[in-house]
Amino acid sequence: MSNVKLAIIYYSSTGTNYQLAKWAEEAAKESGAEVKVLKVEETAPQQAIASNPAWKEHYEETKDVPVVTLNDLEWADAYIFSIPTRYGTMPAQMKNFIDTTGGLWFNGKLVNKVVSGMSSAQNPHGGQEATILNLYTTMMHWGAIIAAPGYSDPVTFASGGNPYGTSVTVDQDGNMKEDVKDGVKYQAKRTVEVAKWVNAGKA
Ligand SMILES: Cc1cc2nc3c(=O)[nH]c(=O)nc-3n(C[C@H](O)[C@H](O)[C@H](O)COP(=O)(O)O)c2cc1C
Repeated sequence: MSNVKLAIIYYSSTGTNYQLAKWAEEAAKESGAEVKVLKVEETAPQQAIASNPAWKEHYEETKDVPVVTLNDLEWADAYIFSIPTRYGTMPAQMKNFIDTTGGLWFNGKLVNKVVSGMSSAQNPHGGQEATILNLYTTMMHWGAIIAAPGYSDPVTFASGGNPYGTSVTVDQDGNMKEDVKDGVKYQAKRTVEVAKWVNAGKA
């Protein structure tokens, strides 16, 4: 049977969710998946990006990361999304991409994709859980299969404790306040594992 194909799709202004995506990539590759790390298109005006040095720096550093396309969604068996909170919900950049998936949805192409979400915020209760739940609402409309980490492994307790998906708090300088690398890696491996089961079932 062919390897699980995983698309890790993220949005990040200042690098946190890019780092989460990279850790997920590392773990998924360890699990034998074929992995693409893909960003959603930046839609903010250049003036806004330039007004925040950390945003500008991250924008320049990740210029070569491919922008996700609808073909990537069709290609992958599973998706991991990583997004910062924006007032308790996903950034407009991610929503903008999701709102281009109507054709795939209409043709049943998103059914049974295995999905999982991660998030970050500046406050410990700043909207991480709500952001992931908002994402999962869309995933339910797709008919996707949500592979949340839950408390299926003790690593969740040591990585922020969010059973919906790994999430982290960042300080004013953009540094992560909790060590969530192991939680991210576990979540990615679990997503790949569930996708393997689904692929085997389909076969
Ligand atoms: C428009 C906007 C709204 C935000 N809303 C919240 C919020 O409601 N709660 C919170 O804790 N952080 C909030 N933040 C902080 C971001 O979530 C934080 O900068 C982000 O998680 C860092 O991730 P990144 O480095 O991947 O961009 C907001 C940031 C922006 C720019």
